[in-house]
Amino acid sequence: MAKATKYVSRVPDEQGIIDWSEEENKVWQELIQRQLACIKGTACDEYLEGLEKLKLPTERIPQLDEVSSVLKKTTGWVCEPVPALIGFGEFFKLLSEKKFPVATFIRSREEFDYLQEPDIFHEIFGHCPLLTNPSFANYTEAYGKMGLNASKEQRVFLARLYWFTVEFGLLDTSEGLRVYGGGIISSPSETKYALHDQNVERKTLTADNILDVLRTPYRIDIMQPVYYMLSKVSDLDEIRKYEVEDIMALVEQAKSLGLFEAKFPPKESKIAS
Ligand SMILES: C[C@H](O)[C@H](O)[C@H]1CNc2nc(N)[nH]c(=O)c2N1
Ligand SMILES: N[C@@H](Cc1ccccc1)C(=O)O
Ligand SMILES: [Fe+2]
Repeated sequence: MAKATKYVSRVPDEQGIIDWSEEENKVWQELIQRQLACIKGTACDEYLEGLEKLKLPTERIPQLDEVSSVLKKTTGWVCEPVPALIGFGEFFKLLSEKKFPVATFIRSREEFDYLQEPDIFHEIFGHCPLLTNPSFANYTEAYGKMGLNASKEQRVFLARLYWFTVEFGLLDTSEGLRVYGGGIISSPSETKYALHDQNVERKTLTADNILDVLRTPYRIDIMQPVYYMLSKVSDLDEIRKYEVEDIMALVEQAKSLGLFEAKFPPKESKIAS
């Protein structure tokens, strides 16, 4: 079931169609035009290749089936409409079945540059291009299977692995820093910040330091103070090759070693202090 969200998600009709309003289509149009203008030299080549294949409409929100038909043909994935952020159980199950959760609402103008929860622009523009890439798609599916039988506590650790790759991953390429994390690509402000901010910590991720990722705390409601960098998207193959029990052994190790110190202020409590 969906977590509390202030957005009202749209329910697809029996043909899977969502009748978006003119204003919602306009927000998509402005978001995609803004991001298309700044992804050259920021999004990685693997993302740009996937974006090409998707041929996303620029003047309206695409219907999920339009995106699913391209994903189905390339890596066998489909988009699965969900109301908003979903629980871990449903999340891992969907990924393990090559169904990508797509929240069926779009951000308001007030949150145009950055919003604290995944909307349809984030899911489709941010993630779907790379779901046409076999390494990224296989890694995401294996990730889903990894979490299927994990305990709630283990899933909190696994969430960090997803967070610092699929959501907020960077590439340290020979042409310079590039983005592959969907959470960066869908946010006009975080795209700039992740690549150019001087105070951001950018750490190298290899198959040998997954333990570090599992110990790195994060908040979902702020731009990230720490990012992890691969050198290319197919580096994900090295991480995918881990057996579930090996990843779980790393989770246990991370648990006993404890988390790294957080690089962000504690979330101010909702109750006035
Ligand atoms: C690990 C991941 O970031 C997080 O736990 C899950 C939870 N639920 C989600 N729900 C939706 N709709 N989309 C997501 O990306 C996620 N991410
Ligand atoms: N911050 C992202 C959306 C997002 C929220 C939370 C998790 C992942 C992505 C954006 O503005 O596009
Ligand atoms: Fe996401």
